[in-house]
Amino acid sequence: MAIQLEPQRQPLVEIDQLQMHYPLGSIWGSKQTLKAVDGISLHIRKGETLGLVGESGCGKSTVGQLTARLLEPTGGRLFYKGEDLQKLRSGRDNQLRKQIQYVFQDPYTSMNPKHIIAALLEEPLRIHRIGTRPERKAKVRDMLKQIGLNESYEFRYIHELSGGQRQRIGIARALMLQPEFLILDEPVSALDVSVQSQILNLLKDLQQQFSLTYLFISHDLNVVHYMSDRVAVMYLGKIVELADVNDLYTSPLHPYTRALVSAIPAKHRGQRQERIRLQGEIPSASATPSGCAFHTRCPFAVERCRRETPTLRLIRPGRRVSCHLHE
Ligand SMILES: Nc1ncnc2c1ncn2[C@@H]1O[C@H](COP(=O)(O)OP(=O)(O)OP(=O)(O)O)[C@@H](O)[C@H]1O
Repeated sequence: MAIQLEPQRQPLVEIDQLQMHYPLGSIWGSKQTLKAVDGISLHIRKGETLGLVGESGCGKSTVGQLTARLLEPTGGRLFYKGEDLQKLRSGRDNQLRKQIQYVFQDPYTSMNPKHIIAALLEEPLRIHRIGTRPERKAKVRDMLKQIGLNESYEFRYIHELSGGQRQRIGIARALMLQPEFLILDEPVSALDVSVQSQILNLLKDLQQQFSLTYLFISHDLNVVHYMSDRVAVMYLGKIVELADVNDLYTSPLHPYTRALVSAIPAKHRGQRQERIRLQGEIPSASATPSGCAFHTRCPFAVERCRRETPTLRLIRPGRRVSCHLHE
C-alpha cells in the first residue's frame, strides 16, 4: 500500500514501507534478524532538504544507501518521480542512477588514492561515456571552481588535502553527472566546527544554483536544524516523528524527539522545554523491545507501550508522530 500523501506537490522521492532485515543465524533453533530499517515510509519533495536524525545505529545510513540503491532492500518500494525503481528497464535505470548521487562522510574511503583529483572527478563522466576528453577536462575545471578550489588542485592526490577540501571533492564528484537528488550521509561529521559551516554553506549555495534536493543524514541536531526544511527522527529502524523543522525544534511531540531537542543549546529549542535525560543505551536492532521500541527508555511509558506497536500517524498537516500518548 502506497503512503497516504498530504495534498501537496508530487514528491521527487517516495519511500514506501522500506525494509532492510539482515539474517543473523539461529540461536537455540530460533532464527535471529537484525532490523536495520523496519518499514519506513517517507516522501521528499523537489528542492527541499529532508533531515534524517537519530542516534548511532538507528539505521540512518541504511536508509540513505537503500534510497541511493547502493543496497537492495529486503522489502518495500522506492519511487522516483512516480517511477518504481525496482521495475525499470536497464536504459532508464542507468539514466535515473545518474540523477541520484551519494556523498559519504569521508570521501577518502570511497575514492582511489592513486588517482589525481582530475581523474577522480572525470571518472563518472568516463564511466557514463559523457563528452570528449577536452570537454570532460573543461567540466572538471569548471566543477573545481564551483566548489571553491582553484585549478592547481587538479594534479593533487586526495590524501594531500585537508578534511574540508576532501569533502569539497566528494561533493564535486557527486555533482559531475548533474544529478537532481543528493544523499548526504554525515557530510560534515568528521570536520572541525569552523570548516563544517563552510561546507554547509557551500551545500546550500549549490542547492540553489543547481536546484538540488537533499536527504541530509546526521546525528547532529544543530546541523540538521541549519540545513533542513523538514526533519524525520529515527529510532531503531523506524521513523518516530516527522515535522517541519521549526515545529520539530520548538514543539517536539515524541518523547524521544523531546529528549534529543532538550539536550541542545537553548537558542534552537523552545525556551520552556525542560531537559529530558534518556536512561541507558539504544537497544540492539537485533533485539528490539516489544510494543513501542522506545518504551524501555521512555520516561512517560505506560503499560500499553509495552504491548502495542504505535504507527506513524498524521496528527495535523505536515506533522506525523508514532506514539500512543498522541493518539
Ligand atoms: N551489512 C550489515 N550486516 C548486518 N548488520 C548491519 C549491516 N549494516 C548495518 N548493520 C546494522 O544495522 C543497524 C543500522 O546501521 P546504520 O549504519 O544504518 O546506522 P546509523 O544510524 O547510520 O549509525 P551510524 O551513524 O553509527 O552509522 C546497526 O545495528 C548496524 O550494526
